[in-house]
Amino acid sequence: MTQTDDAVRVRGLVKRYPGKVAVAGVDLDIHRGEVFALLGPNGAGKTTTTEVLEGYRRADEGEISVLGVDPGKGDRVWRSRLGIVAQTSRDEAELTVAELVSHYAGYYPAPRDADEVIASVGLEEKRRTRTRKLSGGQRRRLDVALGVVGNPELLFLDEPTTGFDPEARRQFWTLIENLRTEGTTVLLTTHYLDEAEHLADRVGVIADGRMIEVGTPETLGGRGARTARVSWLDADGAHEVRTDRPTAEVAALMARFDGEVPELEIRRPSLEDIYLELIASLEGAVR
Ligand SMILES: Nc1ncnc2c1ncn2[C@@H]1O[C@H](COP(=O)(O)OP(=O)(O)OP(=O)(O)O)[C@@H](O)[C@H]1O
Repeated sequence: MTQTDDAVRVRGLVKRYPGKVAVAGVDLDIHRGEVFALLGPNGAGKTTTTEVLEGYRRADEGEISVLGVDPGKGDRVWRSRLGIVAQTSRDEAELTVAELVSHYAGYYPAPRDADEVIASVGLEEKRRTRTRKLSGGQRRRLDVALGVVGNPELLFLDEPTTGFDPEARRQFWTLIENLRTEGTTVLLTTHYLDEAEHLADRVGVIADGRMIEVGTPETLGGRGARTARVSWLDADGAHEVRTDRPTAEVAALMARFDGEVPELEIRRPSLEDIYLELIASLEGAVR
């Protein structure tokens, strides 16, 4: 395989389960230092792809390099360079949060400070709590702490914020932004489009085991070129126009209303709008 600077390089990944092709020839490059979000409907093949990259499942076909190594042949040193937050939690119910994070730190050659990691996921007050007594969202925060305590070069996050309250999600975003600033590469799967939009340098949409499109959150599905919608209210009711020149439209409205325009809004399609359109167009094509 050719050497690349990319943290992940995948060509033609195929993974079959009995009676099911879960991943049907995926190509994927993740550059060093970027946050890449994998999006797609339930059952699209995101977790399977991630698990192959982690060395947890074997590919049936394809060329795969993760930090320069074929995951099927990764050794302990290679694994210590990865951080993994899987979809399901591990179960060490009798240890406290602090004990478990310190215990995990011990597996890695250059771990982060356990207390700092606990603080970064907002679990300081639960340091002495046994993990079986944590709420679902707190347990998920602990999973994230266990994934980052080893100071990984490449971090896999499979639906990391499921069950988080809004404040915890923001705190998690800050944690990921800080990791990114430090140069950590991140592969994130999520169903929260706002999360992908906020965190990801690039997103990939996977459906039915195939990579449908890869782009930045700003340009996916031609998003950058989409027209804006300007809406307002007057005595006749609500109005909306689609335009490529929303500033001119607003200027005209200001002149017409002689100042403040009632209920003025300018909207462009969100990443979620674009994503749903992409998925719907695929479903239309299958029918
Ligand atoms: N161990 C398994 N044995 C058989 N089929 C499996 C297994 N794991 C996953 N599959 C099937 O492979 C397909 C891809 O599953 P995968 O978990 O990779 O999807 P996903 O995109 O991560 O979905 P979700 O968003 O629901 O987590 C699905 O159709 C699923 O039913």
